[in-house]
Order: sequence, then structure tokens, then C-alpha cells
Amino acid sequence: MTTAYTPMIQQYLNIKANHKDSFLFFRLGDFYELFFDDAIAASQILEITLTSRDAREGDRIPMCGVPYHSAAGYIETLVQKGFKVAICEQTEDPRATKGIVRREVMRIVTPGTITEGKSIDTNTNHFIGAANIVDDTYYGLAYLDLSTGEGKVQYVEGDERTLISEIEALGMKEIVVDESLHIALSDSMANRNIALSVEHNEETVELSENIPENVVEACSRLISYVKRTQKTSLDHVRPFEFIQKNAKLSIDANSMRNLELVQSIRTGTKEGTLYWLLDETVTAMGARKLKMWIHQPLADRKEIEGRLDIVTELLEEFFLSDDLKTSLKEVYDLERLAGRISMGSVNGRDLAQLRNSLRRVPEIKKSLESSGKPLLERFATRINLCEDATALLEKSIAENPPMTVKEGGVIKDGFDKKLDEYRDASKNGKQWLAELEQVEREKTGIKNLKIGYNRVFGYFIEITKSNIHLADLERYERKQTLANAERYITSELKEKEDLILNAEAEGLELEYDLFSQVRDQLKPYIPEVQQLASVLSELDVLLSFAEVAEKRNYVKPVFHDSKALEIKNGRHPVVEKMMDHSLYVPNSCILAEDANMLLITGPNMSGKSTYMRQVALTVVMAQIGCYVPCDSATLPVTDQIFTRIGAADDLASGQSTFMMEMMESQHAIVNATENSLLLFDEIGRGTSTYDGMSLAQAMMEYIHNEIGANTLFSTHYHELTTLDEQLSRLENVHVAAMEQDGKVVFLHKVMKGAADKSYGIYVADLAGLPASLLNRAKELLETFESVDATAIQTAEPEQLALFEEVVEEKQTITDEEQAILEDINSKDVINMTPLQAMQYIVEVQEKLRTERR
Ligand SMILES: Nc1ncnc2c1ncn2[C@@H]1O[C@H](COP(=O)(O)OP(=O)(O)OP(=O)(O)O)[C@@H](O)[C@H]1O
Repeated sequence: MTTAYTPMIQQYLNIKANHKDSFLFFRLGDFYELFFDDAIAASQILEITLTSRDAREGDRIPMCGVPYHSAAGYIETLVQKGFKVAICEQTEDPRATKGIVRREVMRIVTPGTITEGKSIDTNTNHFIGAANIVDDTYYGLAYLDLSTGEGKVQYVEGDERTLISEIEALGMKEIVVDESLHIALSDSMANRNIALSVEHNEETVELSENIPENVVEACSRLISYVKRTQKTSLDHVRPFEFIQKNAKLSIDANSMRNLELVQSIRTGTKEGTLYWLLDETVTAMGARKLKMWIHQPLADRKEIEGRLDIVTELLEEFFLSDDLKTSLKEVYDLERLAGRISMGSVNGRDLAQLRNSLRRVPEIKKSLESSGKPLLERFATRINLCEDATALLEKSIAENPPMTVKEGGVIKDGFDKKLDEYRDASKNGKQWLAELEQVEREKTGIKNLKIGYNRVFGYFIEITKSNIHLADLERYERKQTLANAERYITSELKEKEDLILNAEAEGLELEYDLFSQVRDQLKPYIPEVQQLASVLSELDVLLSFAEVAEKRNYVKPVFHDSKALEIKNGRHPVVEKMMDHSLYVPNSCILAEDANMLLITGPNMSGKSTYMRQVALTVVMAQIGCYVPCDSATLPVTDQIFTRIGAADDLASGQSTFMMEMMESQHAIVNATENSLLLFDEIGRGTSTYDGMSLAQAMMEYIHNEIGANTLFSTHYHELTTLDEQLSRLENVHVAAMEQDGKVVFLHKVMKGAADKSYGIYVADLAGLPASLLNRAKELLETFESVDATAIQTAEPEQLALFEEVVEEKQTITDEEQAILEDINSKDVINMTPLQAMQYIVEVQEKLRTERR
């Protein structure tokens, strides 16, 4: 029979039983310790030494630990990797306890709720989400940034994939669900490194009236989870904002990625993205808002025009904009400061930053009020000066407080009488000590006599060995002997010491209380500070738009109620920024109501995808309220953008490129409406020619006949260019290239009509492939071109079916062929000489030929 675990390990096991899905950081004196499997896993992930400890007679268990004062970094590492960490503290003083000290989990740090740390990018919202199933076609999706208190909820229409795509697009780190969704989502979330957590409870939450009942579940599950894990006040969490369907331009995660709106495909960073281009914000909250606007552009014409008109006024008032920027630069992250006040993690310096920020607000408001511009004046009325909060901070917080309250000096002189008295006593005491030092020097004639302090003896008089014969031993009592000095005390010194030290300690204690009071008194002002933050961050983004428009010569887009889209001499704003502006070839895009599909052909590398992306980026920019890169733009309000561009192979989901292509196309085709914008780049590239071409044609026909969305479709199947004869709203354009002295010159110019050649071999030449290979390719091309490859597009369904059958038949292999394959597979090729290998291949060929005959 085994003996029982020691009481402490038993306590550990009891607590761990309730936190199975988290690493349990178990406080033991100055360390957090981990035991059993937690210890083994954490020691590997954190690269710390794995040791062991007696747990019961004859049984040692794995253990590892980190010092409590440096635990934050380790916790962050685990959470960054998608794990949860339960922090278990000692909740009573071990010195005052007999037996096992009481311990409790005080907080669970999770990927979605972590709000502080080196890895937290202050310019990005850090959302934790929760989802519920509404019915067969709808999910509810709520999300909350705990650091700023911003919460939103919306419907997601579609299947599980649409839900996942939305979760990804918003960059969520963690999703809270019930048991059934947990099972459904666990694989896909694991592949995407998004933590999935189950919450059984649904906290009753106060929500604003316009939130539909069937998504309340997601909100309440989310709040309940956050409360359970954080165990802190959530005063700063604002009522969830319900995002109406159709209120935003919806861009799924794929399109976000393909268009490089906030993250570059190649580097995964901000550089080279639309966000990077537009971000001239000067506050962290402005940067976050800009990112959010890019994630969710508007879909309401009035709202869009409202933003654009403010940008116009800011552009007209250049000096005013400059002043506003200068003031905004002094404004700290009000949203996160408000969050810290609520969660109790605010320090002295934070409150000084809040006060300094609030000091800037009157001048910002005044500049706008006196601008003489109607919209800016109206904007000014939305700015709340938060006067009461400012007054409280002005009178309570010192000008330059230290970070921690423990050092003192956070509360301003004059705020509290008692504190002033303590400070006086401690300050006067120090003055008194300085004077005493002078008096004693004079009395004894020892010039280097000094008064010092240490924790064991308190204040003392120190005299060097060479002078001790001068010490007044009648008054001086020896306390400590050092190598070259003696230390004494006097009764007078001890009396003052009590006073000084008491005053200091009591002063610090009082100061801490006062600080906590101020923090609590600030809580009621959190909503108005948040509202101010929201208005100022909006101003910051609009100023950023004005600056970029000015710098890059963008124009104001015009919206109309028709579907037609007309961009004159448009540019791809990011490609343009990255290259010499004068080298960029502008291109127009005209989609009329009765001709709203373009089939784009042209050589590889000529600029087809750049052209398609530039149209989408222009639409996005316009709908976030930004000026656009072209000579003029007249646009419809687009409801959704879908892209199928490039080979963004989804390695995480283990799908093949072609499967991804088909899944993205399916998503677009099922969800698009006539008000959507579709970009399809070289559909069908990932499969055999006929297969790909048939699919591409069928898709175009479907979009043309069933959806009617504005569509740009690029292809290298020249056979498809005759489709304009059948599809009335389809037009051919091509990106022009020219041949000069046997070389191809890319003009990057989009022109009417189809391209006559594909130039792929020229591009291969540019890439430096061997001349013999290129010549062989040219030969083959000629052979292929002589074959009537266009037959496929005029084929009837029956013929197509027959064609598929033939293909299938060709794909089945005989038993003899199978035997040959197996034979090849069994050969140890690595250990063959080249000659043996060649002989073997010849043999195989012979066998195959005989077989086929
Ligand atoms: N309008 C333009 N003005 C100047 N340079 C351009 C323009 N459009 C594209 N380019 C340049 O040409 C390069 C290739 O463009 P892009 O990738 O759009 O070609 P593509 O036709 O889609 O090629 P592929 O068919 O091989 O995918 C871009 O990286 C860019 O540097």
C-alpha cells in the first residue's frame, strides 16, 4: 500500500484538479513551483531545470520553478504559445500559520485575456471571442479587448468555415464556447494556434437594448469566462456594440491576407500593407482604431461621406491639422489607462500620464471650435473635457511621480494634511540630522565625522580610526566597529530616529491608502474617459488620412447609388510607395452597370494581379473614409469583397493549393451578392488545363448569370477570351507588353481587348533558364498551338462528361502496370551506379511499351 502524499502536495493536487487545462504556478515562498506533468512540459518549453521533490515515502515527483519576481516573462512565454497559466498564491501569512498555509488561484492568465507584457502590441486590439450557434445558417460572435474594455457582437452568416474565417480575420487569440462547439472547432483552432476554452456559465450581463436575444449567449459566456479567470473588476468593459449585418464592408480572412491589408504575406509584418501606408497616427489608440477601420470598413454611404468630408476640412486647414497633431502626440493611451484603473493595475506614473493627457484636451477642443469649419466645429462638441477627473488628478498626483507607490512621492503636497505632516517630520528630521552632523563636527573638531544609517542600527555617528581619540565618550555610546571606523549613537539621535522613521513609514502607508482612494474615485469617470478616447482616436485617424492624401496626391472618391465603378488612372498605393512614383503606370478601371465583368489577360509579370488588387484597395480605402490613389473615382457602396488571388497555400489546414483555391471560390460564390466585388486571379491554375479552363469558364458564367457582382477575372487561358460573345456583361482587357529585339518589354498598361500571346517563355528567359530548355519549350509551344485547344469551351455538357470519362479511363492502370510501379518502388536507387539506373529505366520502358501494345 502506498502512503499518502504530503499535505502540501495533496493541497496542490486538489487545486490542480480544478485547473486541468492550465499550468498551475504554485507559490512556495519566493518561487512559483510546478509539479508532475506540468513540470516536465514547462521545463522543456521554458528551458528551465527539471528537478524532483519528495512527495511521499519513497516517491519523488518532477518539479521545476521560477522566482516570483521574474515570473511575468515565463508566464508570458507560455501564454504566447497558447497555454493558460493559473497563478496560485499563498493567501495567508506563513509566519502566522501553523501547518499548511492556505493557497488560492488568484487569476488565470490566458492567451485572450493577457493585457500587459512585452509581446502585447499596443497598436493592435487584443480580442478574446465567444461564439454561439443561432441556427443552421447563423452564429453569434462576441469579442472583447480586455485592455481597453471595447466589446462588439455580430452575426456570422454561413458555415463553420465562415465563422473560423471571421475569428481569424479579427486576429483573436482565444475563443470561448460551449461543449458542442468545442468539439466542432477544436481541430481548426489548434491548427491556427487559437486557444479554445469551454465556459459552462452564462453571466447575466447588462447589454444595450439593440442587441438581438439570440447572440446574447455569446456575450454572456464571454463575460462569465473573463470574470472567472481574471477575478478582477471589469468596470471598464463597455456595453457590447452590436454590429448590424450590412453595416460594414465584409472582407473575409483570406481576402484580408491576399490584399495585404494589415499583414504582409511574405514577412507577416505590417510593412508593405495598406495599414502601413495609411498609418500616420500619433497615438496608440489611433493606430488601433485605424486597424479596426481597415478590418471593418463602412457600408453606409452617409457614414462614409461623413468621414470623407471631415478629411476634406482637415486638408483645407493645414496649420490647424498640424497643431492638432502636436497636441495629440502628448495624449497617452487613454483606453488602456482606463482599463488599468478598473483592473487595479494602475501606477503613479499612469495617473500622471492620464492627467497630462487630459491637460491637452481643452486646446484640441478649442482649435476645432474656432476652425471656422462646420464639421470640425461639430466634431468639437463631441469632445468631453472630463473636468472632474482632471481636477481630481491635478490636485492629487505629483508632477513627476515614480513608477511604484511604495517609494512614496506619488501624492502631491497639499492634497492631504496628515501626509504633509509626516512628510514635514521626515524632511525636517533629515534637516535636523544634517545640522547635528555640523554641530558634532564643531564640538569634537573631527572634520570627517558623519551621520549614517543602516537597517540594523538605525542612525549612527561614524568616526574614522585615526580620530576616535577625539570622540566624546560621555555622550557617545559605541555600537559597531569597522575596519577603519567606529560607529556611535547618542540618546538625542535615537529620539529623533524614532520620529523620522515613523513619519516615513506611516507617511508611505498613508500615501498608499490615498493613492488607492484616488484610483477608486476615478472609477466613475472611466466611461467618459473612454468616450473621450474614442473621439480623439477618431480624430487621430482622420488626421492621418489627411496627411497621407496630401503627401501622396490622393483624391476624394465620389459615391453614387448605381453599381457602376469608375476609377480613372488608378494606382496600387503600396506598390507605388515602394517604387519610384514616376515609374508607376496608372490604369483605369471602368465597370458599367451593363458591363461589370472584366476578363484580364496578359503575360506573366505584366501586372494583372497588381491591377486587380489596386481596384480592391481603392474600394477599401474609400469605404474607410480615406482619399484614394487615382485621378478620380466614382464608386458604388460595395457590401463584400472576395478574392481568390495568388497561391496563398494554407499549410496550417493541410489543404492542397488547388483545394484551397476551390474552397475560396466556393466561399465567394455562395456568399457574394450583386453589390459585391470579386477578384479571381487565374482560377484553375492548380489542375490540368482542360479541367482548369472548364472550371474557370463555368465560374464566370455562374457569376454573370446568377450573381451579377462587379468582377475582375484574370486568366492565362486565352481560349476564354471569346466568352465575351456569350456573356453580355463581360469585356476583355489585357495588360500590354511589347516585343523589341526579341525581348519582351512590360508596359504595365491595361488596354481594351484580349492579349494575343502569353510570353511565358520570355519570362522564363528573364529568369535565366538554359537556352536549350527554352528552345525546346518554343518547339513544344508550336506543336500545341497547332492543336485545336478551344474545342473545350464550346463543348456541350454531354461532351464534357464523355471527356471526363476518357480522362478517368486513362487514369486507371492495369495490373501489369501496377506491378511495374511496385518494382520501381522496391529498387534501392541510392545504391545503384548511374549506369545501372539507366539500364533499369530502359528495361522499364521496354516493359511498358510491350504492355501498351
Ligand atoms: N502599373 C504598374 N506600373 C509599374 N509597375 C508595375 C505595375 N503593375 C505591376 N508592376 C510591376 O510588375 C510586377 C509584376 O506584377 P504582377 O505580379 O501584378 O503581375 P502578374 O501579371 O499578375 O504576374 P503573374 O501572372 O506572373 O502572377 C510587380 O511586382 C510590379 O513591380
